[in-house]
Amino acid sequence: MSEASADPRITVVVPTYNERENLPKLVGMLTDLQMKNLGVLVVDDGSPDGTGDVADGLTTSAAIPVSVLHRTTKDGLGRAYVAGILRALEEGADIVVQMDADLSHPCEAIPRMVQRLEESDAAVVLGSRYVPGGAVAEDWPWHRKALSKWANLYVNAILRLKVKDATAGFKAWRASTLRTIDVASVGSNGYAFQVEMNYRVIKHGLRIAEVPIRFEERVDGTSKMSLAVQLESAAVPWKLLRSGIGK
Ligand SMILES: Nc1nc2c(ncn2[C@@H]2O[C@H](COP(=O)(O)OP(=O)(O)O[C@H]3O[C@H](CO)[C@@H](O)[C@H](O)[C@@H]3O)[C@@H](O)[C@H]2O)c(=O)[nH]1
Repeated sequence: MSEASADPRITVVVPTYNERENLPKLVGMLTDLQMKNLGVLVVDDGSPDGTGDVADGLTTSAAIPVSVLHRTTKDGLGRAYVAGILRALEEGADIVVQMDADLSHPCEAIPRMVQRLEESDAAVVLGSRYVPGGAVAEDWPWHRKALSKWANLYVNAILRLKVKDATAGFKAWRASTLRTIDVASVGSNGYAFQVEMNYRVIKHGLRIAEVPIRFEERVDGTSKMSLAVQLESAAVPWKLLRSGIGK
């Protein structure tokens, strides 16, 4: 089935590490969308809190198709996404949505994101906090707000992506885009993964669109943001400039 078809096959790829409270709620919200041909692929890195078992339970209890890719150790958000996206492509997805499990990303934006993908020439659609109409929850910690703003300025200054939310983790992809940018060879692991994916799109002469979303602070569980992740994010834009991607 091609992505131009009436009912594209949509796979929502959700990386999880210690998200046992959040995952069932997320799957419930995705179910409530009542979108045709929408399924969920959970990529769990052996979460010590048993998220993998919760995900397995959802494969039989949920009202929408749920499958699980179990990996043995915590290997970073980027590695989890690459593995999940490749699996989704192998299984015939026309559109791949990537989103966090922690309910930060509003499920109700997915129909708008998919519609934009279908009705425009955009190669990928970002759920964006920084376009008009977008927002960040008031209770998102001030240091995260500052870091996010700074990261956007930094990344755009170096890579000239010309997107308002360069580190966004909520995206709807055409399967064809993911093949064109060769997702299997994406090396960045932490949040820099988001930046490298955007950079590949731009360097292949493709277009990124943004639709406004409100980003919520998670209620359960904790962020996996670490100093190592931040250092990688600082280094990656310079590495990408030297990489020759898209040439
Ligand atoms: N499988 C797996 N999942 C992981 C790992 N690290 C994080 N995750 C999962 O990836 C999602 C995002 O991780 P968080 O740690 O909650 O991210 P965040 O700090 O809220 O950051 C979010 O916003 C950033 C921009 O502000 C984004 O850049 C980032 O990708 C993410 O969307 C969650 O579902 C989390 O369980 C890992 O090593 N392995």
